[in-house]
Amino acid sequence: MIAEPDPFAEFLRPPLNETPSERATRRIREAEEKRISDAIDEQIRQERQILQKQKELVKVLLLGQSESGKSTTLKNFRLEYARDEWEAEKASWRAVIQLNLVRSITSILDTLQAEIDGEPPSTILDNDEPETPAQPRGSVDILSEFNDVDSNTSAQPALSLEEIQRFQLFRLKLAPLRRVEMDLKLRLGAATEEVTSMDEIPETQSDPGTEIYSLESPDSRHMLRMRKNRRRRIQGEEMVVRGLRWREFLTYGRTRSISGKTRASFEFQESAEGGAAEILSGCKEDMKRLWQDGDVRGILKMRKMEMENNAGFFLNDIDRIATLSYLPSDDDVVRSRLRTVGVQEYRIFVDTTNSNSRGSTPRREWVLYDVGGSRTMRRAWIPYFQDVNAIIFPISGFDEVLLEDPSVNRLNDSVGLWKAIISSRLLQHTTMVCFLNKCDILKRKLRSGIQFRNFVRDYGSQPNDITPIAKFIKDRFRNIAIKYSNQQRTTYIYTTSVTDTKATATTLRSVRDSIFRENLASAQFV
Ligand SMILES: Nc1nc2c(ncn2[C@@H]2O[C@H](COP(=O)(O)OP(=O)(O)OP(=O)(O)O)[C@@H](O)[C@H]2O)c(=O)[nH]1
Ligand SMILES: [Mg+2]
Repeated sequence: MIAEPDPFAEFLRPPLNETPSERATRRIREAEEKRISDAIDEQIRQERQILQKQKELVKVLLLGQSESGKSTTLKNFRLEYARDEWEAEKASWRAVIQLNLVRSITSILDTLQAEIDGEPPSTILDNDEPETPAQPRGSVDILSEFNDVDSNTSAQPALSLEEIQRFQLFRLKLAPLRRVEMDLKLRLGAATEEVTSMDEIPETQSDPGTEIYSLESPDSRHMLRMRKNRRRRIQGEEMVVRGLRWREFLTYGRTRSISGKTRASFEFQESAEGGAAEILSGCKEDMKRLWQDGDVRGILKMRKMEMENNAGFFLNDIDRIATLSYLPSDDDVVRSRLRTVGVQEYRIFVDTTNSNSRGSTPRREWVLYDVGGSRTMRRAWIPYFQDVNAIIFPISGFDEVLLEDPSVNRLNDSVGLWKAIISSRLLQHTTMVCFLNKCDILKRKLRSGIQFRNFVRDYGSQPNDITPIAKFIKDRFRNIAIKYSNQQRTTYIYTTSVTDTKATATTLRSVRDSIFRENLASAQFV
């Protein structure tokens, strides 16, 4: 039986009287049409793939005030989930650690000079002073819980002639470290300078919490302006980062792919780093003598210079660091301090579950944004709120003030920020994780006799121990989350010391599981 011709095929059939030249033209036209059609198909396929990938990408923002531990948390993530990159970059942290050590030494020398000159200690926090009822300027004491500290001065015993001579000799012998400090700062750029109250650009009279809150206006023109400004601002900040060449330097350390003038400049700076190592090794014994000197310790104590609690504390590691062959350990990199300027993006691949016995686990790409936490940088955060799956928010320092505004207690500032972030409509579906961080320092301070109740009015007569204090702070942050969330959500709050990488690895696994659980359950991931 002869099959009926398909009407559609009939319709497409070339005319029977087609000439050879018409056939040739038709075939060229058909080939071109097919090429265009294939290109469109490929474009659609690629767009689908990108969309799929974006859906699968887990976006995590690290937010919080400066020095709360955001970058240190990020380092823990990279240590766990981007080991190769971490190893490749590790040696590049040597300059940062050298600078951290040198700065501790020069700040001790400056303190000694202040003592010799008879300058009164600038701020002394009295452990047992009654609380001050005054509301600190510019703070966000939404629940009126956290007080600022009182300050006063105490009489200083006069230095003996022998002490003055000994301290002057330290200054003389360790003078070459000033040059090292200058060279390393030049090399690493703006991130090596902490923002102080002198650098703060007054933006608004509002507090940091309402600043973020008000930027989240429902006015779409405002949002559009924000997005436009975002590009400008971020580009500007990236230029700062590029200006300081920190991340480029890490890349250079890894790939050596930078060419021309920049390469020459890095090579010059690498030799400067070698110079720093030589000077440090030459000053090693004097640095150790200075740090071990009982009178020096006495003056530091009297002036409440708690070196051990400071960021980038390496004074107990002089023997190891002040050598020509020094290479940083994982622990050194985690403990080092380099301020984040602008917003930095890192990509890692995270196992969706703990490794099984065969070691093969499916992985998901995460993008982590690490932001600068000082007050002038907080406006740059908002554009990153869009589509973010989780926020990790470290807090620290109940008895300390902001470097950029010494009238604001750090815990008070964190409360304001937390409230603003929790209330954000853009973040209403975001998984919230809060780290009560630097618990090691908190424990040390409580052991040294600092009274929590002197800083936190509501704490009353409860014991001055880590367990009830941690519970108290966690409850406060959890209650704020319940009170200010736009819809019901679970908030994850952990006590952490993120410089302890082993304990933090366990916490991060739990955080990972919560983020996967919450976001896999949401429509976005199914
Ligand atoms: N002892 C102790 N030190 C910590 C802890 N977490 C962070 N640090 C140290 O505190 C310093 C500041 O931490 P960062 O992670 O740089 O702070 P940040 O939040 O990124 O600060 P910005 O970049 O200025 O916003 C670093 O030297 C860290 O090593 C902790 O749990 N315990
Ligand atoms: Mg940082």
